[in-house]
Amino acid sequence: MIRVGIVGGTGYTGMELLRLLTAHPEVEPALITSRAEAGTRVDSLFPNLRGHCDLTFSGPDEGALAAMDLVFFATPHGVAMDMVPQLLAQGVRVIDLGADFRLRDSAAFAQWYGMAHRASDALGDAVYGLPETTRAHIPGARLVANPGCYPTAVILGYAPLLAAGMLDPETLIADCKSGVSGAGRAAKVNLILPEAADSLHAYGVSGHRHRPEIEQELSLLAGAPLTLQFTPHLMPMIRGIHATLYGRLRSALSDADLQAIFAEHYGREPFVDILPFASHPATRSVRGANTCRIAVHQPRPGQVVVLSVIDNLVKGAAGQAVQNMNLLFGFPETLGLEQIALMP
Ligand SMILES: NC(=O)C1=CN([C@@H]2O[C@H](COP(=O)(O)OP(=O)(O)OC[C@H]3O[C@@H](n4cnc5c(N)ncnc54)[C@H](OP(=O)(O)O)[C@@H]3O)[C@@H](O)[C@H]2O)C=CC1
Ligand SMILES: CC(=O)N[C@@H](CCC(=O)OP(=O)(O)O)C(=O)O
Repeated sequence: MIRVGIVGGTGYTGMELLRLLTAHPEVEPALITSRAEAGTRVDSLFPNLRGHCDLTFSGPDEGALAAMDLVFFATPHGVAMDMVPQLLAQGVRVIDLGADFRLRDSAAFAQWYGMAHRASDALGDAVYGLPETTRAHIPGARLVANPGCYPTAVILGYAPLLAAGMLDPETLIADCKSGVSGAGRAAKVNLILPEAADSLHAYGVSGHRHRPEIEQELSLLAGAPLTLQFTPHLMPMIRGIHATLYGRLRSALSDADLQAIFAEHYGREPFVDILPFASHPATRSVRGANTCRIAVHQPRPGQVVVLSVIDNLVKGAAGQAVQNMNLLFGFPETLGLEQIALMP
């Protein structure tokens, strides 16, 4: 049994993490923080946890966090970097669901996040925690950078063809849609019901902070630097990411061979489901599950379209963090993550 703490327990990813950890047989959620709700019982804010969780929110006290085996940060970027070096020095392992340790280059972090990196020495300790691409490095890590939600859907969709050297790296376009929970629980005018419920818009077309993260990881897979166009959209739904990924093949492949590349690449992966060729996965088929469902299309010879769907709060955040925790502590990778998606 390990004792874990969550910093940022009132946000959407923090509460999803607590829901998953409460049911995990090897974990005791021992500490959950909120500055605004310190002193409030967790189950009075989240009644779904009544009867399952006796915790009360407390302030993010570093001494109390240092007594944990593992601390998750489910906080906005810029928070974890001020506490992580101290925790690591005291032997606590850390999984950051935010973006502080995802970009390996502190100058790139400063450029995309608009703040200097205040713990750049710890960047060398960080392992990018997308198990399907970086699994070998995770068990020995002290600090795991949990990927962003869009990067999870995009990288998993492109990985098989890039790793096989089959895609022209200059032809990649990721057209993505996210539910509004992707923007967090804090009140924002553009997320209230009348603004978000009956509308659809793109954002960040000229540059979104997930683009350098995606490019960093895809370049590693391809073995050479690459760039892509990344266009996110806000969808009038609560959970889910749908990524439509375009690219051109370097050389001809039959539909069957294309499908076989995906099926073989992910054949043993418990959380990636390759659908029959030319399927159309829906976000609701993964809602509440730590699953990425992928379908491949070839509308014209050489033109590939990959469809990749995840739940942004599960495989895109909290579920992936539990998967990383399982790898860090030597638990079976699927432990506590057996949930089947909720439909409708
Ligand atoms: N929503 C999503 O789909 C995804 C989010 N992420 C990332 O995960 C992180 C959390 O996201 P999300 O749950 O949506 O965010 P929310 O805005 O919903 O929640 C943020 C949480 O952090 C706490 N917090 C804020 N500032 C501080 C601070 N300075 N010190 C300590 N705690 C603080 C808040 O509580 P309080 O202010 O009371 O302390 C709150 O509990 C972000 O970095 C986000 O980008 C990653 C993947 C997907
Ligand atoms: C719908 C929406 O607003 N989504 C967020 C991404 C959420 C996320 O994963 O952001 P982090 O990189 O900070 O973890 C956005 O586009 O900024």
